[in-house]
Amino acid sequence: MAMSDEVLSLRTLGWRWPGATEPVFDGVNMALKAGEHVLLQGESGCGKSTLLALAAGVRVAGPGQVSLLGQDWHALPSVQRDRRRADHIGCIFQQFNLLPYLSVLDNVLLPCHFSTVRAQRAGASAAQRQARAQALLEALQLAPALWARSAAQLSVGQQQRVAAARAFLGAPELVLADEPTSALDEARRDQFMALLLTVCREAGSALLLVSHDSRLAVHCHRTVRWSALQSGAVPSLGGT
Ligand SMILES: Nc1ncnc2c1ncn2[C@@H]1O[C@H](COP(=O)(O)OP(=O)(O)OP(=O)(O)O)[C@@H](O)[C@H]1O
Repeated sequence: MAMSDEVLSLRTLGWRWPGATEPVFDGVNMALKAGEHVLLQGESGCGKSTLLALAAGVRVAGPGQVSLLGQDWHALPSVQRDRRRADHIGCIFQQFNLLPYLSVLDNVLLPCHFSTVRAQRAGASAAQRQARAQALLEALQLAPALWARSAAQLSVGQQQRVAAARAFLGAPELVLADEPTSALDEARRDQFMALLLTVCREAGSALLLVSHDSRLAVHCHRTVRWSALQSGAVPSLGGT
């Protein structure tokens, strides 16, 4: 894989919590190509959310290297990390992190307030950006009657759709998703994943999806099991 194709690269990455005697993980090697959809599957507590925080540059201490679009997070001061994350990464986390007092539409538009890169990609004018946000909500099948409601008034499944629309607004190169279907039953899980992957393909984003649920594998290009991460034999992702 050419370096220029890599959106995310983890090299000999490790993490140990302060005060802990053992690392959560060590020697992790992994890479994501542009537009790739990858499921990282592992049991609860193995370290998936911690790895996502390192991938996003939210945590930067520890051995190894994490590069986003060829730039090592470790080399950047915190303000630049925040800007780079806003420009290039969309996040769908378990708690969705919606602002409860903002409307659905304003929640989706948040990336445009934090990143001029995302704003420009979403549309040249405020009206175009709003139309793009609405198109994403429609694609994720969130009814227009809900768009003016505050996020706090939505069901969990509806909040998931808002979080997904927000993650893909402005077509970030990488979207990180942490157990995005954990609150859904089987039918809703598959429907949500199908919609998620549709907007992901349209945005051209690479997707790193972490979950304990191996049934999500059918929705992704490749699955990597947590146990394969530290083998040292997979400088790029080896499908399992
Ligand atoms: N803030 C923290 N301080 C100390 N240890 C932590 C902290 N957060 C998580 N851990 C520990 O780090 C390990 C990995 O946690 P992490 O949340 O990354 O796992 P996970 O695979 O995402 O789990 P789950 O699938 O249940 O969300 C666990 O043993 C957890 O107890």
